[in-house]
Amino acid sequence: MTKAIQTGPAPARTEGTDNREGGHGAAVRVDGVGIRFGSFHAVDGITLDIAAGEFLCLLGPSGCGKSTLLSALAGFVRPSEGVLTVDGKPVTGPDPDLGMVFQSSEALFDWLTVRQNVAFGPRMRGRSRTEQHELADEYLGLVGLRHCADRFPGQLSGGMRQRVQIARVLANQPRVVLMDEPFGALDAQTRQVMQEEMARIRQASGCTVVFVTHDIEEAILLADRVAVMTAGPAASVKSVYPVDLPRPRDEDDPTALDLRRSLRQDIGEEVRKALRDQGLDPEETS
Ligand SMILES: Nc1ncnc2c1ncn2[C@@H]1O[C@H](COP(=O)(O)OP(=O)(O)OP(=O)(O)O)[C@@H](O)[C@H]1O
Repeated sequence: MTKAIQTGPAPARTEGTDNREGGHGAAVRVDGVGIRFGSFHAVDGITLDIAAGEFLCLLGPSGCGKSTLLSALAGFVRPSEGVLTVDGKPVTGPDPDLGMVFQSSEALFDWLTVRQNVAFGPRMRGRSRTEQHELADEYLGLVGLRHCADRFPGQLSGGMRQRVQIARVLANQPRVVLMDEPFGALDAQTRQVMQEEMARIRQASGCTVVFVTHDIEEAILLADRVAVMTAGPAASVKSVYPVDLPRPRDEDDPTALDLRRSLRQDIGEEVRKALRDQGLDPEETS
């Protein structure tokens, strides 16, 4: 079985696994982070080092605190304990260096064209009209949607809208992209295409990516490392697995099969624990 490694510094990236072209990402450190909502202790003692340009997937049972941790990284939620840093600088609130992609593409502005949506961040940051236009075209090109620049979001499919959302975040040229189940609402075929596209987009942008998913296959396809969280409350990081597979990834590679088994077992244990904590005996209910 694939062995989990500790949550400390990411291992040095070898030539075989580092496919970045951009080299634009920042290192992220999560150091002893705990988050409480009133008396409810959502996550506790989370420590993770994410290397510049790394793609880290967060997996865990439903409700364990994946989105909460991501929101803290984005500066939307302040940790009750511990500290989060990006290239050594504490995260104290939302920052253009930190881009967030949500599951729902409702985050787009329906009254603006696709190009205006993507140019929105550069416009807010005072970039000239020409720069706004160039950046929008560059990132729409990256997600394969330059031909849709003059349409409105309502005229696009769900997968296309999600690509626009990714382009809009990347047009801010963030150093860290935080993605909260970005393909969770898509149908299976579109989801597969988007996962393949994501691997390419990430390679071209060079950003550090922290990607929340429920989907073990998605994590194996995309991640450099996969962190598994325990069931909440007071969830922490249970284990971290390196994904030592060349890209593009082959889901039938024996290493992938082995990793899938280890992840299923780890997450299965946590889901059963969560069910027991809710008074549901998984042995009885199965
Ligand atoms: N603003 C809040 N106030 C109170 N409790 C909250 C708040 N946000 C999240 N929680 C609680 O914190 C826990 C973690 O929630 P979170 O959404 O982070 O889990 P998750 O792992 O992302 O879940 P899922 O996989 O189902 O999306 C849950 O018990 C949730 O009810």
